Amino acid sequence: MIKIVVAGFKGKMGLTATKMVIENEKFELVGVLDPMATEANLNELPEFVQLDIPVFHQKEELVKQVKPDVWIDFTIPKVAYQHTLFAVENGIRPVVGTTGFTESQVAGLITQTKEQQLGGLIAPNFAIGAILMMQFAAKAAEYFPDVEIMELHHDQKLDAPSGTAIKTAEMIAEVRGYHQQGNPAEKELIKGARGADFEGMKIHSVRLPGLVAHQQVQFGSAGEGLTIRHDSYDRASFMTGVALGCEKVMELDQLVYGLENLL
Ligand SMILES: NC(=O)c1ccc[n+]([C@@H]2O[C@H](COP(=O)([O-])OP(=O)(O)OC[C@H]3O[C@@H](n4cnc5c(N)ncnc54)[C@H](O)[C@@H]3O)[C@@H](O)[C@H]2O)c1
Ligand SMILES: O=C(O)C1=N[C@H](C(=O)O)CCC1
Repeated sequence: MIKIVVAGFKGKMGLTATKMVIENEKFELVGVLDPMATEANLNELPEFVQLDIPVFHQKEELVKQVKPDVWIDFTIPKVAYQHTLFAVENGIRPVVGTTGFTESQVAGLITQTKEQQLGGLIAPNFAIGAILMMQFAAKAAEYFPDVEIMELHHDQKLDAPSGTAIKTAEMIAEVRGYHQQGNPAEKELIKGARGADFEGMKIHSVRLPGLVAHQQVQFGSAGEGLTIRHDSYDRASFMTGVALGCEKVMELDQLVYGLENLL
């Protein structure tokens, strides 16, 4: 059995991941972490009365009391890097869905895990359909260099653009490099009207109640257009990927960035 802790278990994704770990016979939930939690044990919550799982409020307290193999992280961008580093330093394989990592943070964690020969995963999106959307978009960019990315999320999201949009833009940029788009003389009459810029491609972030996680990658060329879209209507869409990540990191000897590396 793979021993797992879930950081951010009181959040939308953390709670979904906690239930997935409990229900998966290959996994054993050995603890959960959230400084906002008022409980000392998961069984204080009505849906988990039959369980006996300690709730930790500090990560230092967690590693003193339990020895997990895997650290699932769905917290907030401000703490995710510190958490991942902490997990690695304590020999715990991170499976991180929290977004907001910088390129240099990811690079540093890859170097460190290589030195320790410790598996790990940072995946901006765990939905299999989202991975395909990003891969199809990278393929399309070979023929359609003009592209704009529209990501749409629920209105509680802290970071913009989304981790998925940044990863998509990175994958497209790998194929086509920098490419100036639109009219070089265009002027924004309202600041931000053209969105964020990544290597010449624009990224637009929509935040509305009712949404979960959605992204449209729209290509245009002479007389034709191509739109690739993915929709997560429910957070269950991410759980196949999280479970796969928890199993695969046990075999890896370094951290990888993106679930596509494990498919
Ligand atoms: N990779 C994916 O597939 C995927 C999918 C959905 C969301 N996300 C990302 O996951 C993150 C969480 O999303 P959410 O919708 O669940 O957010 P949320 O706000 O519902 O939950 C975040 C939780 O983190 C907790 N938290 C804050 N500081 C903490 C700390 N120091 N230690 C432990 N827990 C702490 C909060 O109390 C809260 O319960 C975001 O960065 C989001 O972008 C990724
Ligand atoms: O709900 C969120 O927040 C999500 N964030 C990820 C991102 O930033 O790409 C992906 C899915 C949902």
